[in-house]
Amino acid sequence: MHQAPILITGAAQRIGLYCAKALHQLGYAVVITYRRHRPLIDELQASGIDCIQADFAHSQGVQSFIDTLKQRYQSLRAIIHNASDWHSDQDGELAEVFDAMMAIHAKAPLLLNQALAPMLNEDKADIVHMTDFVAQTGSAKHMAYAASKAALENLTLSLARKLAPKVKVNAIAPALICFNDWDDDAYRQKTLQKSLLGIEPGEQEVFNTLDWLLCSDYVTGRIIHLDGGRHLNLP
Ligand SMILES: NC(=O)C1=CN([C@@H]2O[C@H](COP(=O)(O)OP(=O)(O)OC[C@H]3O[C@@H](n4cnc5c(N)ncnc54)[C@H](OP(=O)(O)O)[C@@H]3O)[C@@H](O)[C@H]2O)C=CC1
Ligand SMILES: Nc1nc2c(c(=O)[nH]1)N=C([C@H](O)[C@@H](O)CO)CN2
Repeated sequence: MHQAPILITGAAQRIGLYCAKALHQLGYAVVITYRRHRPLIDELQASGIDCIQADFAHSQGVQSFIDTLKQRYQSLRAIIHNASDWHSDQDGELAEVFDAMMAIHAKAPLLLNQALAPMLNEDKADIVHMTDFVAQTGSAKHMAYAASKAALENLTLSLARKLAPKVKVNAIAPALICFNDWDDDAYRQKTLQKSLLGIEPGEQEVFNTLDWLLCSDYVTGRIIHLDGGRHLNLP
């Protein structure tokens, strides 16, 4: 009898990859999606983490992934919506940036949840949305991104109501977790100063919260903020 896997979208790097490996290490069956193939994918597949190529930018790509997943599995333990593109409003025509942000952060999670929720038929079942601190505050330079993460936060509330008591639905809303390689020192210093704790916590911070949510019997419809007290670091 195959163990129902945990699905993590966009988990071929950084936070998603850390969580996929850590959950697999704990003994969970894990399925990840990746958009761009790299040698790591072959290593992950060989280690027992099932890797499925998927681009969620358009509905056809979402449906293609759903069809592939349903051919391979009958049930799921959890769905972690991690896949994300972090575009500023200047990264092209604003209308196109808006459509792209809403597609990956709101429309794809909604369509995936609608299609895959019936597979969440284990005693414990979870959906976790990766949102963002700026969903609550807005962002002058990432308006479309922030709005799309706010939409995902609202979907968390709706799905928690719709899928209870079978499925818990929660969100993790990080501020800085891990910098990107291209972030320069000036950006890093400015960003670190935005929180009270002033650190770059790293991917483990998200995994600890994810593990806690998966083990919980009584948390649903909640947005768990991981932000070093940034909400109190007022001018
Ligand atoms: N890192 C941080 O400090 C913070 C992260 N977050 C959130 O946490 C989550 C993880 O962050 P992080 O690890 O930095 O994420 P990344 O920016 O590293 O992106 C994760 C993955 O998303 C995949 N992806 C992007 N667009 C698509 C698409 N159209 N279809 C399918 N997959 C796609 C990429 O796949 P590929 O590489 O294969 O193209 C990428 O590997 C995200 O939701 C992010 O918004 C929130 C606040 C802070
Ligand atoms: N998909 C992504 N979303 C976000 C990222 C990222 O690297 N990929 N990074 C951030 C920043 O860390 C921000 O929280 C602090 O500058 C936000 N979202």
